Amino acid sequence: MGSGTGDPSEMMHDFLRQAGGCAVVDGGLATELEAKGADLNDPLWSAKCLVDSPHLIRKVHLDYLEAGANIIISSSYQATIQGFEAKGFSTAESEALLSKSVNIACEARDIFQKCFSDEGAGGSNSRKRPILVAASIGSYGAYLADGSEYSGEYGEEVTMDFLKDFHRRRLQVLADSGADLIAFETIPNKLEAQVYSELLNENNIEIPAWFSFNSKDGYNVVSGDSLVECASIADACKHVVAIGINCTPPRFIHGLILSIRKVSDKPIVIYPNSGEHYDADKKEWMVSTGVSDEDFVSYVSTWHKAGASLIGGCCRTTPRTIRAIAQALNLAQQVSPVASSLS
Ligand SMILES: C[S+](C)CC[C@H](N)C(=O)O
Ligand SMILES: N[C@@H](CCS)C(=O)O
Ligand SMILES: [Zn+2]
Repeated sequence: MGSGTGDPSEMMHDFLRQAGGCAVVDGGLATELEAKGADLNDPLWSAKCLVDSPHLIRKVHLDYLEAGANIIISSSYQATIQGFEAKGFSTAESEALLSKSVNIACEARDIFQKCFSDEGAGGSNSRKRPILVAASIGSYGAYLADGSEYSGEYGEEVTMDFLKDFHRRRLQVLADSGADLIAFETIPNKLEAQVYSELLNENNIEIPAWFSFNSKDGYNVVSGDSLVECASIADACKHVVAIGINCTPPRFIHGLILSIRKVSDKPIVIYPNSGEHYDADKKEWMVSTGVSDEDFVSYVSTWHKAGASLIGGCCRTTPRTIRAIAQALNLAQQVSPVASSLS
């Protein structure tokens, strides 16, 4: 799917139409890399695998495609030029590692389309399943590697200009990498949403983007800033083709979708985590504090009816979760062929 110079929102509407009204986003990447044996206890977190085990990243993308995903998100969530330079890479090498994250995802899509496109959870639909590669941009808090993307508290010295300088070149490299869209993920505060919006405008980024926030109370984003205000910033940015929530417990999602709908008609993207608790000090998930795959999937039709048209999972969700979501959406689409959020 090319970027083109047309109206960015057209691209997303066309894609959703081709997908049958609703699309499946992939599941947790970092946590699935860990499940496959990767040690992510490192400031680069999942981006460490770009350096030492790219084959694992490709395998996780392929597993999500086989499970029925229409959108796979690259391994650049915690890949930053600053983070790579701190490990001794040159600027050019760091930029190449960013592009590599998108190349691996594109490669996985090519392999899948050549070898497996008749299979997968989508049944006969999977033969013509449209697949997008989204280049992930995690927040400044993700780069800090201390769980700050779950607090959004950066301190007063972290100003708008500071954050713009932090993200500018990374955004440009990922926008030029061959990805279909940019996924700004786990956005913890209003300031960073404003920064992304201004960077998209100032740098005339040609591929579309989505803004996805996270919440720990079901009303506000994690910093305490109003979700409605954050979603309004995304709504006002012409480059943004979908607005949503990720890495947030499933029980909060329904109310958050309704809040976004109050201020935007753009497609809504939802990819909650498993609901388990993350201990940022120990860098560990508290297992068994979340919901089962079955419970997660029981929410899917409610989210779809409330207006979400892109649905997947974030941390600690797995290909099993995504397969079940694909099946649930397939059923929902048989009942209602055109998603209610497509206007
Ligand atoms: C979404 S949280 C689990 C991300 C983890 C964090 N950025 C880290 O580096 O450990
Ligand atoms: N796309 C990232 C988001 C982390 S919150 C991942 O799945 O690892
Ligand atoms: Zn997550």
